Amino acid sequence: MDAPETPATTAVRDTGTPLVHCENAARTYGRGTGAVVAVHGLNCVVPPGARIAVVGPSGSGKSTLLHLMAGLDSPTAGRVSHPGLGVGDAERLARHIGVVFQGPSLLPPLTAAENVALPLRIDGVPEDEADTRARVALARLGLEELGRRLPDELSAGQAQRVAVARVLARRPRLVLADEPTGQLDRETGRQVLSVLLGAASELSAAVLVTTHDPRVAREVGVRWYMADGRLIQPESDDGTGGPAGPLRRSRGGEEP
Ligand SMILES: Nc1ncnc2c1ncn2[C@@H]1O[C@H](COP(=O)(O)OP(=O)(O)OP(=O)(O)O)[C@@H](O)[C@H]1O
Repeated sequence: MDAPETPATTAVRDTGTPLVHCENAARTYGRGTGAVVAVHGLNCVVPPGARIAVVGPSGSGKSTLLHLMAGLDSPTAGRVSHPGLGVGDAERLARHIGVVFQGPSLLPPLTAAENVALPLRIDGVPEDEADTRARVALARLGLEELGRRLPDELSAGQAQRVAVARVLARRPRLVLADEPTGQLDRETGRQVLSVLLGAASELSAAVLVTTHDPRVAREVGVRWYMADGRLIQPESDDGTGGPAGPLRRSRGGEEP
């Protein structure tokens, strides 16, 4: 039996400690004959600085896994913990984990800069500092000229980059992106992914992206595969993977 963990009091000292640790984590929706097992007992870790693509067809459980990792949902069996973040409550967890969704979900009456600054203001960051951090985040995403525009004055790709800036302005240690390019054409999606990866790298933030697009997955880095709620990982020999699921796949293997 492992020693009990005390995430609420664990300082972020050991940079090798996983940001996310899934131990036999499962999620079943519904009950009885209508129950759907979206994710079967998964074991995996996300180390600091990792760049992981979770690839799989529609309905394979990618979003469910991402929501469990983000703390937006709870496993119905097993455990998901965040030992490397040193936090024990959802509010503080949200400051360390940024989530990018498929659509940008910007608030229509606020400018791009105000959208980016808003979560900082809610976090209690003083207005001047929040505005400066929003400007820096927008510049990091190549949007310095567009801060005063309203969301409906932005293209889909620009709006998604604002959504990425909004996440990165909080300086998360982990960015979880759920099909972040799913609503964009290929070239725009490639640009958004590229600036997301570049900006996260500048902040030394780990990135985990779900996608059904093998091209997006190759761009991200290490590939994990999901099928029918089960995770198929490469052998863990470089510190970017973790204990593998029931099936193993050699490194560098091509998509199924
Ligand atoms: N709220 C829910 N209630 C019932 N079943 C759900 C719910 N959310 C997801 N599911 C089911 O769980 C399974 C996994 O869904 P999930 O959205 O995690 O897959 P996905 O790989 O992200 O799919 P997509 O690529 O289409 O977003 C699917 O069978 C789905 O129908």
